[in-house]
Amino acid sequence: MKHITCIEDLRLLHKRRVPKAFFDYADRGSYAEETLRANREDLQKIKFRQRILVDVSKRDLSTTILGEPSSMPLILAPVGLLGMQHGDGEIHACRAAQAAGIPFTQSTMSICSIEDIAGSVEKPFWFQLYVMKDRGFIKALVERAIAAKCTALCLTVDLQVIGQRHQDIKNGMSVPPEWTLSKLFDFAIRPGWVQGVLQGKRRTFGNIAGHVKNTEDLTKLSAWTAAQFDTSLNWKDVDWIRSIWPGKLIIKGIHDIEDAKLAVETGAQALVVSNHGGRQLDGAPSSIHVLPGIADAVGDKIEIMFDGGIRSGQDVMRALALGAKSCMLGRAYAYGLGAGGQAGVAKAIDIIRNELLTTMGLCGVNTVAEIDRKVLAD
Ligand SMILES: Cc1cc2nc3c(=O)[nH]c(=O)nc-3n(C[C@H](O)[C@H](O)[C@H](O)COP(=O)(O)O)c2cc1C
Ligand SMILES: CCCCC(=O)C(=O)O
Repeated sequence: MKHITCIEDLRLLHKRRVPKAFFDYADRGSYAEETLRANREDLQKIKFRQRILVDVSKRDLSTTILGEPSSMPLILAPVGLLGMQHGDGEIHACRAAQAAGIPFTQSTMSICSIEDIAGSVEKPFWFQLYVMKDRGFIKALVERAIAAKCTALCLTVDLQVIGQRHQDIKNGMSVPPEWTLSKLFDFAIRPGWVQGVLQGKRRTFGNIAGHVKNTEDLTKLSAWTAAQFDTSLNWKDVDWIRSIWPGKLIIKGIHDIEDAKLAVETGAQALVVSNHGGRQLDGAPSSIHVLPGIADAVGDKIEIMFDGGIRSGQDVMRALALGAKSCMLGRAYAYGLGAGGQAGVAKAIDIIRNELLTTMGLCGVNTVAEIDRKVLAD
């Protein structure tokens, strides 16, 4: 990892090491990928004010996230199928986050189960929930998160209808996977990846498999899961989740000021300004475009988290300047995981940490609390 200097290096290594279908699943977005591109392009348009001769010898990244101390304003976002980027990927990512002193969020769509992770890491983690049609299953899943001592529930609300990812269809990305000669070849030339995944605890959705009868039957599991996304989901369901989850609640997938105000009314502790990394509503504005309006409207009533296109410490600084209290990393750490397991995720976090520290120094800022619109050029 010595010559890896930026997240793009990890991305290229991930692309080399992991079969194309899984790399593309992580890397690509929905439809024409306009929102995926806008997330990156709009961040890059934001320029900093260079300030000089300020004593920046005592820069400090520490902050609080949901009232708990965190070494920096970063969170690992829920990312599905991490265990297909690297064997036991969820455990590797969670360990890297905990070693760095930041929260890890486990996706409902994980390969390792909640219990697999809880039994393999030192500290509590967060759990992300998709509310599926089978409410009995969801209640049981929430109870499992409580039993595993998860410290926050991240309720994702922007996937009741699934945005089509063209590349996943072209790659036959389904459970069970579509087997073609080229796919077999693609796997065969990556024996390290194959061995890692085969040695992992599981090879399908760990949180769901136990619930579906005939768990060995991937076709049934896949059909059940696909049919379970609930288009009828609405704010009453959030109230129901509030009633069965006693801990801290984060609503993820807010992109509109009116929705942000409704999220405040649920009593949730935080919201994530997010368009699901350009994987859902293509044609939506970038997350960074909508962040200032949402932060101005509700930033004093609820903790604002941000994601979408963060690939550097500079990007974190931009989001904090426009009103986020912390940022979730999605692809940035998934690339690290594909590139090199726990060490790769640690590298991704470290790259972003160092970039943020340097950017703060060159903008004449010493603490995270000082970062506001004043660090941006007009
Ligand atoms: C491969 C992949 C899988 C994802 N799976 C989930 C998921 O299971 N649950 C969820 O709430 N968000 C999921 N997301 C969205 C991320 O949590 C996050 O919102 C997004 O990745 C942020 O954009 P970025 O990747 O540009 O940082 C996923 C994102 C990616 C890239
Ligand atoms: C059906 C998709 C579940 C995982 C996810 O949220 C994503 O791939 O973006």
